[in-house]
Amino acid sequence: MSYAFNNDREYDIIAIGRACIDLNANEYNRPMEETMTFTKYVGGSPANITIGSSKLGLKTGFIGKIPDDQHGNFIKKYMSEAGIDTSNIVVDKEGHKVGLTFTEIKSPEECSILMYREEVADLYLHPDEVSEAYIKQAKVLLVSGTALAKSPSREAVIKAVGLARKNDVTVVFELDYRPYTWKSKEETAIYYSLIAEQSDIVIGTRDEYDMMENLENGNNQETIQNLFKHRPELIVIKHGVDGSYAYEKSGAEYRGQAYKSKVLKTFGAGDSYASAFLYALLNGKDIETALKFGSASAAIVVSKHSSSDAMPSLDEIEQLIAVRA
Ligand SMILES: Nc1ncnc2c1ncn2[C@@H]1O[C@H](COP(=O)(O)OP(=O)(O)OP(=O)(O)O)[C@@H](O)[C@H]1O
Ligand SMILES: O=C(O)C[C@@H](O)[C@H](O)C(=O)CO
Repeated sequence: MSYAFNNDREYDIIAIGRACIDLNANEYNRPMEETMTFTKYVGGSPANITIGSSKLGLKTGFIGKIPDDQHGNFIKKYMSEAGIDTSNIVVDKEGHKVGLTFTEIKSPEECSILMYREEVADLYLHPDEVSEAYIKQAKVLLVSGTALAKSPSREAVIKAVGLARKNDVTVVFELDYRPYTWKSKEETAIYYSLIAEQSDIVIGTRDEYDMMENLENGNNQETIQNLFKHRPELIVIKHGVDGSYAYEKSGAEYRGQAYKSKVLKTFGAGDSYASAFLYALLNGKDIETALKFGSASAAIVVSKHSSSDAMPSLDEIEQLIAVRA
């Protein structure tokens, strides 16, 4: 089955959350301590997803806060050149800095990220910087879980979700758990549940749903049983290389296989997956096809150096699906 959106809207997706900087190790198969050079990219999960969707041809916008410095200028320019509307990206005037993510590629299977997230501008987005006039122009409001980690960004997101609901904008919640800034697992579970229960579509890894449920080794059937008591109509649960599952409230279930790829690093998989999955849904494709789009896009990005610049074109995704069918 395909998913219905409010089609009389200017933007396909407006995302809210962080636009930051990734510094990706140039030297492969080395620990961070021995990594001497890095390449700079725009990063931050919701920014990456928006860049990916825009590259696939969706009309996108972004709500967020960037620092008033060269890094902020770089992010805004890159996103604008990627075709994203940046009119609702606010420039911080209180001296907050950009979020930095250093990546470590010890081996294709053993990658990690090191994030500097203290006093970052994105977490200082204020509720009064979130505009109803903007949100109501979207088919989809894409919410990143990390933006709930701290006030005032937390309240800005809660306001945005309320405005989306009021204006019949589909709310997509990407759990996007990062263990930085959150004070406790309890706190994460409270805010994740609050937003997940009000969202139409929820996307996350099995581990991220465990964070939401504040348990270990949770299972998909219990997760969907609980969430379907609330607003969600579609729940996507990702299991890394073991693929992903989509569940509809009607009871339908679908499995998406991961495509084998020449893996350079594993990060970026989730963001590329979300951008292509949403592209497919917004273009009226059925859920099985959307899962293939997500998996194909992820397989391409894990074979490349960045998480944003490496987002694939529609042709690349369709070719990979055709070859592996
Ligand atoms: N090594 C891999 N090779 C090919 N495809 C992969 C690989 N890892 C993940 N994928 C694809 O990407 C999807 C999302 O991966 P995963 O569950 O690791 O997301 P994530 O943890 O959100 O990613 P990220 O590391 O970017 O935060 C999977 O469902 C799968 O289709
Ligand atoms: O999400 C982040 O803030 C960092 C990303 O940009 C990074 O590339 C990554 O981890 C993607 O999964």
